[in-house]
Amino acid sequence: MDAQRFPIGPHEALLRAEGVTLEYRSGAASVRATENVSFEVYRGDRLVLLGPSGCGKSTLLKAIAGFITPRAGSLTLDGQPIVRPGPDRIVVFQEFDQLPPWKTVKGNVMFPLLAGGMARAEAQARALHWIGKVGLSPFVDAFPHTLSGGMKARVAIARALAMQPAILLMDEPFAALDALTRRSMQEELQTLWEENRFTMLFVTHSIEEALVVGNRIVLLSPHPGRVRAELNSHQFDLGSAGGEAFQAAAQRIHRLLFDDDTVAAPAPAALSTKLCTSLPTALSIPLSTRLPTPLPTELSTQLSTGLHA
Ligand SMILES: Nc1ncnc2c1ncn2[C@@H]1O[C@H](COP(=O)(O)OP(=O)(O)OP(=O)(O)O)[C@@H](O)[C@H]1O
Repeated sequence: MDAQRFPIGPHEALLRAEGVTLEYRSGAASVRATENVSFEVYRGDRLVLLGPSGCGKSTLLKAIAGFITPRAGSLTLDGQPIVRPGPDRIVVFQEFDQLPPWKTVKGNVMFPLLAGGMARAEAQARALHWIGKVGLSPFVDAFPHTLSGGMKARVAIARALAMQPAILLMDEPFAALDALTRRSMQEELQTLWEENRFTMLFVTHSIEEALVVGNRIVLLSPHPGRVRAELNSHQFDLGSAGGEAFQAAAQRIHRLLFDDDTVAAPAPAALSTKLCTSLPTALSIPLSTRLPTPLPTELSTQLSTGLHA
């Protein structure tokens, strides 16, 4: 395998969540975090789980990472049930204090590689490669407390990508950063993905971030999280943020997430005409609708037209 680039395999789901219900139990009490959640992540995807606070996004990520067993349903990676944590699924959190403070940037990135049994010389070369990719070559010997929040985020991303996981799991990784740094991190992540085409599952409650970071978005309802819709968003990036189409898409997603009337009512006339006349019935946007993924180009174009409506 090419050590520096993530392979894009055949066009099949890498990660599959089917009817996943997740609960926390404490004695007789239980909290249902998600209910009957299904989605797929394809190789090279940038799938975003988007939903309000408490809808179970982080819990889903923990289950995919192998820390929580579903109460119902199944999670598979490459066709194999997920039963425990593994180096094929690496999580990047927003708390960058996850970087051991006594290790330098290089030490932090090398640490899991060495722990996994990689020879020191290879681990060092791999670490330096990814540290360079995130623009931190001048800081290889710096300690975390001397780095800004954005730089710590870059170290965490370098450390995760150096592991070459099958899927990178990102739990609101930029949420603690100021707006400008967050924007530049989104841009850098986009560039890294363009160069390396890794597979990513990204959790956020920011609609704008979801549109910028993802090529597809799974919308989750408020607690307990259920899939409300799946949207294709590959046409948006930071360049389109703030534009008319972007704003219209953001408003539409907001309505899909929060407006109960939208759930009950048919989609707006213009949208439903466009979608229902030109797309299969399953693509009309009244909720709980799941779009086939990834969308054929023809359909995604029409969906984006619908989103803009
Ligand atoms: N360790 C826990 N024990 C019991 N309940 C929990 C635990 N962790 C989370 N929950 C509950 O599970 C539900 C989903 O929480 P989760 O953190 O997954 O949501 P989230 O969508 O990631 O929220 P946020 O965007 O605020 O991080 C919430 O109702 C939360 O209170």
